[in-house]
Amino acid sequence: MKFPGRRQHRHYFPVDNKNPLTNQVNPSSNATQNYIVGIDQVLVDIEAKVDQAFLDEFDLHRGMSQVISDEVTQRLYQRLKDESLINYEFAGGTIGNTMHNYSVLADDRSVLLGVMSKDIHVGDYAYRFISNTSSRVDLNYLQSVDGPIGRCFTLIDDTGERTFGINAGLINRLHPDSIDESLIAGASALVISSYLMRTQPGDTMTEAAVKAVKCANAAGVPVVLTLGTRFLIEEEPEFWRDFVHKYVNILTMNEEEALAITGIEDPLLAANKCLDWVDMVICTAGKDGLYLAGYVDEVFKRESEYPLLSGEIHEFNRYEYSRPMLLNDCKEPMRIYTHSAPYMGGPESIKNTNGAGDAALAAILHDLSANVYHKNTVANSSKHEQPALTYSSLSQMSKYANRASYEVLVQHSPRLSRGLPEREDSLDQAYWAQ
Ligand SMILES: Nc1ncnc2c1ncn2[C@@H]1O[C@H](COP(=O)(O)OP(=O)(O)OP(=O)(O)O)[C@@H](O)[C@H]1O
Ligand SMILES: Nc1nc2c(ncn2[C@@H]2O[C@H](CO)[C@@H](O)[C@H]2O)c(=O)[nH]1
Repeated sequence: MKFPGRRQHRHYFPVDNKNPLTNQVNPSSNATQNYIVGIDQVLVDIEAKVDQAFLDEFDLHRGMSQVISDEVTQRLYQRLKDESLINYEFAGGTIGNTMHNYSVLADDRSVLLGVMSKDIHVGDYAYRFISNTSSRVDLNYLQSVDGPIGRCFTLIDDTGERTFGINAGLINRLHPDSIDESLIAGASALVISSYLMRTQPGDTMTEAAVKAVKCANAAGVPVVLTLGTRFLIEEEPEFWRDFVHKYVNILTMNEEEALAITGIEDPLLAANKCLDWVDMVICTAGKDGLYLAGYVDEVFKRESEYPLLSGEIHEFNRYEYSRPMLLNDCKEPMRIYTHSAPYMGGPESIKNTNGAGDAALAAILHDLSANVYHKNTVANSSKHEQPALTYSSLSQMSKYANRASYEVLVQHSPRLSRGLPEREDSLDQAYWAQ
């Protein structure tokens, strides 16, 4: 995928060319670096293949992310060890994965906020988290705590469904004082998940997250919320609808979470409903690919050259070539939608779907930050006559997001180990041109 930012060797425009008079790289290019910030519960994933009887034995509900006690954790871990069921132990956390994947795709800085153990020993979980995270993810703002980070037992059954058991450690002790307001205010986006609201008495994570969100809202920094797991939303759909309406600009979810928050089964209609509350919606739908929905001002709409599709909304992709905007920036807002099937129809064999949604979000964040980068660097470009949220059209982004998800499906870990291949940098490649 090819657009401005650090990732490209060849740019659309020569922002890093030397000034012929001074023989120096344009100094403003250093001053305009941008970053995104994510808040997460710092977790290491412990992945194992198990069957339903195993889940029943530990009273784990299939497909759910649930918090487990220290006692259950100990028994569970011992069983996995005794039977050599563990495939890998690797850094995880839904936003941790997203920040890592963003930094890999964009080859650029993201900042992760959360906690980290004060004492770290080679080989322990804290060590593993740090060593499995891209060096482009800035961990300097993590708050140190006197105790362990969390563990996420990622239990995969024969159908590929994953069930999470969370041993929380001190992951929810991020304190509001550890939220640096100027860091948030200077970001291109703030990314959070609904998991941050699943806390115990004495935890401060929710307060810290809400402080960051309010700060981002006040500074005009887009707030991106990923819904995490449907069960959390089903418990309090009204609370989540209010929260999303009040604070969130970009909502990310899969079709199950979309059903939980809207009560609507069809992902396109559910995404449309969410536009009543937010500016842009990303709804992944497993083997059915991905839907994006947003707003554009009538004067900036662009008609698709692809065949028009009709689902529950007639010819819904008609304006999918438009770049999405904040509703408030539209004089005459109109709703735009797109759908993309999985890249290459999906891989022949899926190793693991864990984190496929996180990767899709990382790709869209890359596009969003590329827009900020371009605006900072070439402010008077005609491209920015439209105050758009992203660099690319809805249609283009959905393809990029699916492409990034594909990469996660063909590997075990939810974290990308490298950027997408150079040869795909051309937008003329068959897939992108379809
Ligand atoms: N069975 C599949 N076949 C082909 N592509 C798939 C399949 N499952 C997922 N994908 C791809 O991955 C993307 C995201 O998948 P999915 O909807 O499962 O995300 P998710 O449930 O949010 O995942 P997670 O919460 O683990 O990050 C889809 O948009 C699609 O491109
Ligand atoms: N932050 C956070 N991440 C989770 C939770 N449950 C599962 N995940 C992560 O979700 C990722 C896949 O989307 C995995 O890598 C898990 O680590 C949770 O309760 N909180």
